[in-house]
Amino acid sequence: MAWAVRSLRRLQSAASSSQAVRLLESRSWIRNPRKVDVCAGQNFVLKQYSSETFWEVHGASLRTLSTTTYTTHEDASTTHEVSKGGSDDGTLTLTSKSPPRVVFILGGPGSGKGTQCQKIVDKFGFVHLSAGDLLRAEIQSGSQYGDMIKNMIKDGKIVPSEVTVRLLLKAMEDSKGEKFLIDGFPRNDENRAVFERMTGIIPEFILFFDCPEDEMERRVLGRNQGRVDDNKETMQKRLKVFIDFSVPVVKYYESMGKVHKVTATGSIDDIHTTIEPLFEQFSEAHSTGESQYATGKFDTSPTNN
Ligand SMILES: Nc1ncnc2c1ncn2[C@@H]1O[C@H](COP(=O)(O)OP(=O)(O)O)[C@@H](O)[C@H]1O
Ligand SMILES: O=c1ccn([C@@H]2O[C@H](COP(=O)(O)OP(=O)(O)O)[C@@H](O)[C@H]2O)c(=O)[nH]1
Repeated sequence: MAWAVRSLRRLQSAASSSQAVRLLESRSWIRNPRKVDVCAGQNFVLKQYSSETFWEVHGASLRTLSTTTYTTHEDASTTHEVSKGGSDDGTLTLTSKSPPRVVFILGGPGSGKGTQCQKIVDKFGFVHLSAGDLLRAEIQSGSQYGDMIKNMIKDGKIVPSEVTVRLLLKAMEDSKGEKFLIDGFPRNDENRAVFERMTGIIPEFILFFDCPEDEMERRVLGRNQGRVDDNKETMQKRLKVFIDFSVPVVKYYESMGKVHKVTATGSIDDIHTTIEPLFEQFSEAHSTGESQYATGKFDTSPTNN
């Protein structure tokens, strides 16, 4: 934790001298709140390198003076200028929520991802987020992206990453959950990279449902949920997209030793029995506070503005 102490000292000296601090790499989660004493009327600049981080700024009488967004390097960054109002000195506390834990559920169309997620949710209290369901809800909401998403789903194509990741992040925030099953995402390498860049989250592990194509097709064509993509023609396209783009994502995580491959052809209950121990282990590790999280760098330094 040496870096944290160093950062805090810098934050304090910045607060007392140049009246401003800059937060770097703030897309990473911070585990512990930082506190810094402030003098009345002091201004702070809190710089966020992603619009999707979960910063919270607390402090007696803190007022947001302005929020501006601009681009530095490839990242959108947001500056919040806050000032402590009133005449009393006080404490500025920077906190972030504790990082959520994420398990990606991957597998071809009809491999049983949603079915198994439901059983895990019932038993282990995860929040289940199906990327496909979120996209379908976005179409229903009358969003500006509705037609584009609908056409892409009908054609079995992968919706642009920014759209899907924003929906996932919003759902994560809205749910207030702490552990998530993200089902049917990431579907290609860009999905994976954008999610990591926007959240700083590395998944705990990946559950991959391995299912023969003819079985997946049989299940999808028998699913009967009125989906525009559950037909023979779109299914062929989805299978090709799965092999060309999604399987490489599984391989990527395999190279990191994060994939648990499950044969998806048994009965629903048998498959659940196979995967249950993974979530039992996860729950035990979680209760003792262990995590495979990669938290990124967090630093603070004085700024002249
Ligand atoms: N192990 C299984 N054996 C037979 N049918 C299954 C099995 N798992 C799921 N199904 C059925 O197959 C269809 C597709 O399952 P679903 O969970 O929606 O797949 P995915 O989310 O991977 O697209 C559903 O109708 C579901 O009831
Ligand atoms: O991250 C995602 C998830 C889904 N989709 C689109 O939504 C469709 C349906 O996905 P879903 O996961 O609901 O279906 P499944 O593959 O489980 O049958 C996909 O074919 C894609 O067109 C997407 O573009 N990005």
